[in-house]
Amino acid sequence: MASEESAGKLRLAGLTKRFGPAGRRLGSAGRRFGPAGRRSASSGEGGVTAVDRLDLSVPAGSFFALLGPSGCGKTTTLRMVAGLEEPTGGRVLLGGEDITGLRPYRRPVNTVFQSYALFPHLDVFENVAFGLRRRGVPDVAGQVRRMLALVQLDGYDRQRPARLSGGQQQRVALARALVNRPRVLLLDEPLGALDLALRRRMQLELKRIQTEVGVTFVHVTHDQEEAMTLADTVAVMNAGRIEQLGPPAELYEFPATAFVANFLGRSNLLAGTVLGRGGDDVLVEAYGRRFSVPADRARTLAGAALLGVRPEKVRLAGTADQVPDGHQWIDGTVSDAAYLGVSTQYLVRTGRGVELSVFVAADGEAPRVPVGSAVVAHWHPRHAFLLTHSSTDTNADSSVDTNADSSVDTNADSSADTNADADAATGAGSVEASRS
Ligand SMILES: Nc1ncnc2c1ncn2[C@@H]1O[C@H](COP(=O)(O)OP(=O)(O)OP(=O)(O)O)[C@@H](O)[C@H]1O
Repeated sequence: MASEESAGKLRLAGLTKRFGPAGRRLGSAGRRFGPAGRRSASSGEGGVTAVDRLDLSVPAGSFFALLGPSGCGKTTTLRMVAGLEEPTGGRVLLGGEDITGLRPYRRPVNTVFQSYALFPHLDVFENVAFGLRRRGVPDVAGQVRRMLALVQLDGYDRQRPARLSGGQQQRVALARALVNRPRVLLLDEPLGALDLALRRRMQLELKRIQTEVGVTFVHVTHDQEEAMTLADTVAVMNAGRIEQLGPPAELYEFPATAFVANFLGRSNLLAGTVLGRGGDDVLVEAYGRRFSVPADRARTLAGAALLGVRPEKVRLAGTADQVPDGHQWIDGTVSDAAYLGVSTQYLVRTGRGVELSVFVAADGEAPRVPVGSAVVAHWHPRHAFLLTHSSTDTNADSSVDTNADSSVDTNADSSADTNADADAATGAGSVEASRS
């Protein structure tokens, strides 16, 4: 039996989901948990591997975010934890107990969906009370009121969901899920339907609520800012696998792959070749120039590599002799300048065919650099990082924003899953331009 502290520890061990051609489900025991396939898989006659041998541990009481682009397998992972999707392989363990074979309503897990999945004919109070009443729990009124206070909806008890705003409906969905005291709360793009301002407000609310209740939260999103705002630990998923997992700052400062470097913010990635060690540094040749990276910021010590530097860590100077000691540089011409209020974003095309992104913070000091100006882009080596250059990296030599707001599936089938078992319901661094 798990102790109180570890009861909410979630572990996924080799969790795998393959969908057969045309949405046919490939369950290990041929059983179907969820509704029929809703999307068409695209990869080959063997169908699609939506989740590929996922191994991860979520500490009890932590806020964990699964972050990745549309179609990378986030929702499928969540659905396997909830019991709404049967894994093709691997196990789900909660507090050390194997729950892989348990029906959804037997799992101490609740889910909050983007679509809220509230009962339209019940008022706020009854929506929250639903799971408690089904289980014959005493003091329903007291528990519901405490939950409504937690989500700051006191006084809304007798309102119908249709009369509430999106943010308020999502608070009801949260209260309805949390009132069941789940050991893990799964959140599938819960803020996806809200406008940006409300979404940012609700992110802070979610964080406060999680801290107050201390329940393990597993939050699925494709919004990097949301994941970084909320989570203690972020797992970046790509094509069914975890690319990197760790605290948000660690992922941002020292990404493990080109995908992470460009999914979490943007990075300039210069393709080069490692020359070897030079003291505490690793030396790299790229575009006929030599660069160095501190060895503890290098993920490879030989072969083809990508030298990375974030756009806000790059500064602009007019000439090479204005570059501070210890900085490394590459010269070029400003090919584009976009004024964004908090910063100006420049593109610098170098003579060697590389285009660098440079973000200059709008501190009122730095003069704007006109398009066409000759500049020297420079950075301190401690702000660079070095990655293995694999054949699948497509983002080298450019700063690509892969974080475009992709459209999110609104879980059309999720309310059915939920309501069938109502218990389941429920800095930029300062950068200066020294040339105008
Ligand atoms: N029922 C299904 N039948 C067949 N293929 C499916 C099914 N559900 C998901 N897939 C496929 O599995 C892959 C992962 O889908 P999943 O919904 O888990 O991704 P996601 O990261 O949550 O994406 P999104 O953010 O768009 O919801 C996709 O290629 C998808 O088309």
